Amino acid sequence: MKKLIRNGTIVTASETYKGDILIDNEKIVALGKDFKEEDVAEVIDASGCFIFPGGVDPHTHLDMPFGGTVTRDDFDSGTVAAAHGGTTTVIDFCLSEKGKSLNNAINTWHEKSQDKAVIDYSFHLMIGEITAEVLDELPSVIEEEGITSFKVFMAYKNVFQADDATLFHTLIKAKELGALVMVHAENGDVIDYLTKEALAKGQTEPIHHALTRPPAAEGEATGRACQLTSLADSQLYVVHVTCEQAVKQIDEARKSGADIWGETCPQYLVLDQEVMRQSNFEGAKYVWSPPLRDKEHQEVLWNALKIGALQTIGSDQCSFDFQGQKDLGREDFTKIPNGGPMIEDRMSILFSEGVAKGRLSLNQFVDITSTRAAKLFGIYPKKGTISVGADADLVIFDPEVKRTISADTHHLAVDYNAFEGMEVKGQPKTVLSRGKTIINDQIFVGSNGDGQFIKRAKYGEVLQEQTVQ
Ligand SMILES: NC(=O)NCCC(=O)O
Ligand SMILES: [Zn+2]
Ligand SMILES: [Zn+2]
Repeated sequence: MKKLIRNGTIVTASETYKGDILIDNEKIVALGKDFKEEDVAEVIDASGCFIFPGGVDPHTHLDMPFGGTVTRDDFDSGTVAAAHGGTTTVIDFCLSEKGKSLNNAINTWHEKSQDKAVIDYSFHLMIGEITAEVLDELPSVIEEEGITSFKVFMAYKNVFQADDATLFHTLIKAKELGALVMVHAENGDVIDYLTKEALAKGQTEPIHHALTRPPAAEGEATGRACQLTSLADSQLYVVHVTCEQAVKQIDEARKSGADIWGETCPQYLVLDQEVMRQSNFEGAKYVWSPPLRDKEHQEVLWNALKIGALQTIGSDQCSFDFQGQKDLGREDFTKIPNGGPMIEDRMSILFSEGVAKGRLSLNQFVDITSTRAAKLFGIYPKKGTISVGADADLVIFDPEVKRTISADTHHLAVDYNAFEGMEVKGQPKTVLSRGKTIINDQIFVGSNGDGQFIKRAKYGEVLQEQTVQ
């Protein structure tokens, strides 16, 4: 069945132009003008709107057990909310367990996602230890499962934290096999020390989560991960970068020729640590790791996106209800489940605060929210661009609509929104996933199970040309 999107302004990471998009079933089959309407079953009018490639969110935690509970949003509500926000692909973190096979973890994640996801998805695989069994399994993870990125945590001592030997060995194997290593870069041992010290002094409120995870602990771990990457002659992607200290380490390593990439998240661009001091335990809504920073780091992050020192924006979606889940840490901030709900507002915030306020160009917006992640994680040009042969994952975005973000109107299951009350300009109006309309005039019309698992290309098989200015 053919569809035609007419009268929109098509925006990719490299071009902005008026044009029409012809879709046949799941694919874009032509771009241009003057297509005959009688040949198509449906015409969508995009007058006054931008047409972006569907967003690629490279950092989500859906249906993830963590902190003694499980994230409130799963592959159903999480992907529905993502679609409303203009994201048509998510790459979720598949957690492995020490002593259990990697295959077991991957199967668990397939079970969580396959009948629920409304948009396409893939997984990164967590590596917590390197054993003979893990080494045995890694080639098939890449070749058969198409999972070509590994995640190593340098924090969460006694939970997910891996030691430097594990990180180094993972970097070496990744280079050999064609995978990209991702790190959560905070010094978990230092944080453990500072946390125990705070609790011993009776400092139990949410703000102490931030105060015991200082920027220097992120800067140190980021620098260490960069050095180990250079030593292994490997490739690295640093997730959720929050502060000047970490940006500096990534920037310097890149300038010295290292193959290193950095992601930040919307929350670090627009919220600061002060919100964690709110009374009545409200600060717990903002407990995630790394923590929110002082305001001055925000402009550093915006500038890093602008000049290409950071290249992507992930949501780090990892939601826990305020009532009943964040509550677990009322008496002790270390028991507050870490994470927040960001999947739906990732692109709106970047457009409104980035493009509409003149910090980023339209093409940079597309590169940062979609194209770059598609390239780094081996799904480009199927995803991440508007070109003939690409999947028809498209966002018809009205740049003039103004709305106020609220838990009353969001599409997540979680009971609060971290950006509550924030005014944003611009909103996805209609969203297509592989040619099928899943959001129609802001109404969800997709179906659970329509999202497909994507096997990804190896790292290095997709050309990584320079960032967009
Ligand atoms: N970010 C966070 O607090 N929760 C999700 C897990 C992680 O990314 O560290
Ligand atoms: Zn993390
Ligand atoms: Zn995360």
